[in-house]
Amino acid sequence: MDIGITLDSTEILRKCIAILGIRGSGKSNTAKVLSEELNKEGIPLVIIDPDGEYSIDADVIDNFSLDESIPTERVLKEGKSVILDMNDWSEESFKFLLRFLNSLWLNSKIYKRNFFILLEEAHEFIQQGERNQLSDTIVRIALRGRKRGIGMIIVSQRSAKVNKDVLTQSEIYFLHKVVHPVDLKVYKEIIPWKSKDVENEVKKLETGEALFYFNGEVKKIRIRKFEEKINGEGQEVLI
Ligand SMILES: Nc1ncnc2c1ncn2[C@@H]1O[C@H](COP(=O)(O)OP(=O)(O)OP(=O)(O)O)[C@@H](O)[C@H]1O
Repeated sequence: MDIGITLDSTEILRKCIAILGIRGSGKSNTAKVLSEELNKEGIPLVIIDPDGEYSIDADVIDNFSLDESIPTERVLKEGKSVILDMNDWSEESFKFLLRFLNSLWLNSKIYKRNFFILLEEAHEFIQQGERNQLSDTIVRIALRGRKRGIGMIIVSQRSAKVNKDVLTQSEIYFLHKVVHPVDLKVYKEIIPWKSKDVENEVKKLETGEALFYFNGEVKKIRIRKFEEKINGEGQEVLI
């Protein structure tokens, strides 16, 4: 797949991928390009989208009284991507998310289809030092999903606030620009470079650029720009 650099999708399946950076550094663009390419290769995604901003080809859930077995089957049986539009951050949307993730977890054992769960604003769901039923479920899937075909893509502007276990277990990182010392500290723990070099390189990153860390190698890359589709083209709302 081509995201600005060439990636072999078979190498990233079932892995945990972290996309980090400040507001406007290009994280969502990276996540969208990656999702679009995975989708094209027939690898479905479950996108948890707090801002309703993903315009990739997928079924959309915005009705939280929906039976969770419907989107579960769409993903695991039919290989279709699903976007959960958390737009209003309502209690119902969180309850639905928990039911849906549990259903995906249980059924992934049966279907064993490779798919990804993409978590935008991950620090809101799996905050370091805070636990609840939903965060426990997400952390379990991130840490133990591999055997069931599940990969996780976590996107966050608050690197230091994301659950450390998940972050350190990630195997692939897209590290966009950060400026705050606590976030830089996280980058320094991830990248096997001298602290000063990390700081200098990260400072220079422009929108859309990232340090890509995979298989022990760090590369500065530029991700291509995602072409937004107009008005829900290719999307169908699940009822
Ligand atoms: N690789 C890129 N090439 C060209 N433009 C880009 C690229 N990445 C991002 N941009 C542009 O920069 C702006 C910010 O990008 P994006 O929304 O992805 O940032 P972000 O880090 O996710 O910010 P936020 O946290 O506010 O969502 C957008 O207008 C986007 O189109």
